[in-house]
Amino acid sequence: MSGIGIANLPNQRHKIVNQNGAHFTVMVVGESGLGKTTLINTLFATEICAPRNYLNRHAKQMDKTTEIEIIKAFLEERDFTIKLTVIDTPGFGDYVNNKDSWSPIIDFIDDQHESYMRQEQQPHRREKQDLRVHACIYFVRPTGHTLKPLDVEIMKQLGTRVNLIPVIAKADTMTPDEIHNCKMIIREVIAAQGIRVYTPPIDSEDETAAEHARAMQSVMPFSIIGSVDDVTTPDGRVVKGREYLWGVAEVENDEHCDFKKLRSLLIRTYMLDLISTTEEQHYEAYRLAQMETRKFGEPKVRKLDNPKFKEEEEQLRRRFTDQVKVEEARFRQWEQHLIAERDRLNKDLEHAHTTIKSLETELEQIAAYHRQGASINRR
Ligand SMILES: Nc1nc2c(ncn2[C@@H]2O[C@H](COP(=O)(O)OP(=O)(O)OP(=O)(O)O)[C@@H](O)[C@H]2O)c(=O)[nH]1
Repeated sequence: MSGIGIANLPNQRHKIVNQNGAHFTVMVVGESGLGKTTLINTLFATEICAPRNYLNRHAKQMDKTTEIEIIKAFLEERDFTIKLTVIDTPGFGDYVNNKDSWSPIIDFIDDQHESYMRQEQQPHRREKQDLRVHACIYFVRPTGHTLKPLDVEIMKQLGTRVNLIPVIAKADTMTPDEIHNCKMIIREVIAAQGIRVYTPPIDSEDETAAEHARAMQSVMPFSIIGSVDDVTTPDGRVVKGREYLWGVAEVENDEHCDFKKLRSLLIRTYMLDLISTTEEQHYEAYRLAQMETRKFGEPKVRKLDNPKFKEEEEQLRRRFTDQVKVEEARFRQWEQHLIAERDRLNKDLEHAHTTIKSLETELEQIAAYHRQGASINRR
């Protein structure tokens, strides 16, 4: 039999993806100022075709990203075209309540699964809008220290929902040894905390592919340098990179960072795997979880109806009532104190009044006495 069978699965997937005009969606997440937008621009500048009729821009503005932004482009690779969507998310880490700054990102991912599931339940489902995130690049600050609790928390949440790909941002700010140590530390934390990250599958049938997958796994988390600037190296090559007094940090140089490997993983070697694992694992997990908690076609539990939020709301209400009671008691005490003070002052006033009165009487008596004395003298 030709054309059917497990061995042809990758080719078949390739065909299905091609015929359906595949969508591939990448999301960038991480603390503010780590170079998420720059990485998107670098990917666009080094590989991705300029958008055709798409509404969106080629190069993103470098201002601080304050809301989730969706950038679209076409990616042409040999005989197939991919509609690429990149989702830039606001950096978090500079808010008082950091939880609020990243929950919209999680909600966005869930909402895309939800929207796709709802469309699948419709009678007409040929033209589905699909923004399910196939790869989520998570930026880690290049400190060389262990991951922050906030990173761990977010990565845990992301790892159960999407193919999570951690990267070390701004690799040009570290020496090769520091990068190596940083990778070891991150790998240890990921393992110890049970964070689910994407790992390229090892193909047992194809040794070259397996070797490639192992090589990819061994460099993860990828170290990244982002830049859209053309700079000249000391040996006269013009490259995308960042210029320093000591030389040039090159984006596409494997000795300097893993940008090329990341790009290859995303838009060459493992794109189909990222798409199919999203469909088969993450979307399926979402669908199953939702099917277990509600009837077919029933809308998603709104946040406010969600028992967890109800409980939070109830707690908040109780805290508010307690606070009001405390304030009221404080006010009553203060009122009592004021009344006592007023009474005391009134008494003082009365006392002063009586003293004045008696002094006045005394004065009048003295005056009368003097007048009497004067009239006797005149006589
Ligand atoms: N040294 C170095 N600087 C970088 C790199 N990538 C970006 N930057 C610089 O870091 C600053 C912030 O970059 P952005 O791309 O705006 O960062 P962001 O993560 O999108 O920031 P938010 O939108 O606030 O979340 C800019 O000045 C960039 O030029 C890098 O690889 N190395």
